Amino acid sequence: MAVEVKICGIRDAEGFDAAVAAGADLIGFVFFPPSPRFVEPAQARALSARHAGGALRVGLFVDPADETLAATLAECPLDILQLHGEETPARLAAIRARFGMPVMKALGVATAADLDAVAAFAPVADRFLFDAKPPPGGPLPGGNAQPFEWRLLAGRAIPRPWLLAGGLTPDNVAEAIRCAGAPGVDVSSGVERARGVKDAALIRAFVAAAKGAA
Ligand SMILES: O=C(O)c1ccccc1N[C@@H]1O[C@H](COP(=O)(O)O)[C@@H](O)[C@H]1O
Repeated sequence: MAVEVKICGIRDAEGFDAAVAAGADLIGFVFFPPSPRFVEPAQARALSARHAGGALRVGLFVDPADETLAATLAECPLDILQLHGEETPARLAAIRARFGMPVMKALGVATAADLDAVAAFAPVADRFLFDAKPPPGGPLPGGNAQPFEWRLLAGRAIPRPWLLAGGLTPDNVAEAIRCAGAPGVDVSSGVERARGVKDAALIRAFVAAAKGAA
């Protein structure tokens, strides 16, 4: 089956059009104000309208309040909520119940023990995303261009669709997919020419490398 590809942190038409044209399956909008990739919900809605149905729209949040989710969704329709903070399984269950939407839980991975959390989240998560743990004291809980040991995921039975993330680039994504046995990948920094600025050529190269990985 073809590898799913998510391009995260899209903020402008160049990046959005390049991701859709390249065949990205999911487009990520970062609704976390401290991120250099933060996008206003109205701008995300305007971008999505460029290619209706072209890719699934993922909204990235970090420990969001219900009011933030409600206000964002009122402004910008989304297909999946990505939760990239310290949300608990109970919080995921509450968000799913209130908003009736699929939820993708991001888990930080440094050692095999970090994957134990999958069991607790599986009943309430529709998807998983595995990212490197953020550097201590860093400003962002993700999007840090930081890889982790991909082989920790090799041969693991993850009971939901999942994406591998963290420091992926057009040059390493095929190897990462093979090492982890990943059914999907997610990238932000690796397709940027400057922090927060997506590069169409890098997006095309990343999607081609990921889709071509065997
Ligand atoms: O991208 C961000 O700014 C971000 C902010 C807060 C939480 C998560 C964020 N990004 C996610 O992290 C992965 C990995 O990023 P990278 O490729 O290593 O830069 C990214 O794909 C987003 O899902």
